[in-house]
Amino acid sequence: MSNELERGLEGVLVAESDLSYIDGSDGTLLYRGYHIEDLATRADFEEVLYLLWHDELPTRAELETFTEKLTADQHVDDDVLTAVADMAAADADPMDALRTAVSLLPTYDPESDADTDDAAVGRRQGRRITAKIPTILAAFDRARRGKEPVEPDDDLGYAGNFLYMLTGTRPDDVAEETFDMAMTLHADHGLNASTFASMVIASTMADVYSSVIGGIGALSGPLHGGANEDVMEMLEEIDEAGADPVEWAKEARADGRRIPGYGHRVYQVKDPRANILESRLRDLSDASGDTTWLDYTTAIEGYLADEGLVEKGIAPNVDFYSGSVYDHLGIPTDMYTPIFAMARAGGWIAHILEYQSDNRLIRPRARYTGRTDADFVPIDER
Ligand SMILES: CC(=O)SCCNC(=O)CCNC(=O)[C@H](O)C(C)(C)COP(=O)(O)OP(=O)(O)OC[C@H]1O[C@@H](n2cnc3c(N)ncnc32)[C@H](O)[C@@H]1OP(=O)(O)O
Ligand SMILES: O=C([O-])CC(=O)C(=O)O
Repeated sequence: MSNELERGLEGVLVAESDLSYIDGSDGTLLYRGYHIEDLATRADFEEVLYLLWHDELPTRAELETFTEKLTADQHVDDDVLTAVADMAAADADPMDALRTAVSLLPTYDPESDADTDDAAVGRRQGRRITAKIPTILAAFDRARRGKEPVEPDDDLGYAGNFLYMLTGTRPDDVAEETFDMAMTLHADHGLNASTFASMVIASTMADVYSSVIGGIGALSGPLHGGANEDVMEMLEEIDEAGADPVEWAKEARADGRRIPGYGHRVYQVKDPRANILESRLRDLSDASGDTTWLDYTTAIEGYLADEGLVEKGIAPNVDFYSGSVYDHLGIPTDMYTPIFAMARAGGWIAHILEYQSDNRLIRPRARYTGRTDADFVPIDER
């Protein structure tokens, strides 16, 4: 047994996985062997979900059956929607509301009593969760704007349906395709903190619901999925103050503050997903004539590169450009992390099922540094 302490489990191998391959030194990301650039631009998110949950990309017939089931599962029980509206009325944080709503789902799951080692049930429950998250999130955002939920439209795909349920209007092709691409880019990323959290829970043979709820909790933190909102808040702060983005970045560095959307445990170069999102942001900015966020982010990126941050392996991650893209689609800032969860649920579920297929309880240990000679003193004598 090794006595080496690896803080943050950096570099520690804890599992084998066929799901995503990352080369952090050259910025390569593959899902089951396919390049992220191909999947993002040439496959729909439903194909990517299928790829993650089965071993291969679907044929057209397989995709049709899969999509029909996913779409049918998008409907959410009225009791859950009522709870979602109550949370919106109480001004709940959207990630809290999502976590709580997913906790309610097993009550209405026809297979909630099934054995947790039945992989077919786990797969169906994973599909139900993934299908219902967009419906829950859209209903939550509408409720806080005093609007009724919009029923999912069976003719729209996963990404298009979310935008439709959020706004009540069918999205145009650019918005639908952009959001679909963003979903694919966020779907999986090896043993990131939220995926690992859900695997730890799954390793006790708890059900898929409990595992996904743990993933949502872990994703919410500012060091992980929460960073996309922090990036947008940074851009808004710069804009509202009429500040120069380079001066802002200079000051942040001088104060020793971390730049949100920068740095990554695995990548030492710019995240390949940030490159794809940057290029989409460029297209959206050109089309709308509003280049504000593009100008700010590229100015900050240029300054930090000149400062040698990238040479130190601290480069833009996926969160640096995603928020600006979502803002162009009219999505409120506090929904960015929840929609990350919506995409990442696909990856959590794939890892949960993969790990449980050859399960061993995850239980590391800590080096004990406490005292060993405490004399017990009765409470009234302390
Ligand atoms: C989807 C995702 O989860 S992607 C990550 C999203 N999170 C963020 O964007 C938040 C900002 N980034 C960070 O806090 C970190 O880069 C993390 C949490 C992502 C990775 O952290 P770790 O791998 O543990 O790196 P660690 O925190 O040890 O930092 C290593 C060094 O890089 C520096 N560093 C890391 N990130 C940043 C940053 N965003 N800005 C400035 N410096 C940074 C640290 O200060 C540290 O420097 P030091 O060695 O001189 O003290
Ligand atoms: O992999 C990580 O550590 C963070 C993550 O989830 C991602 O980059 O998508």
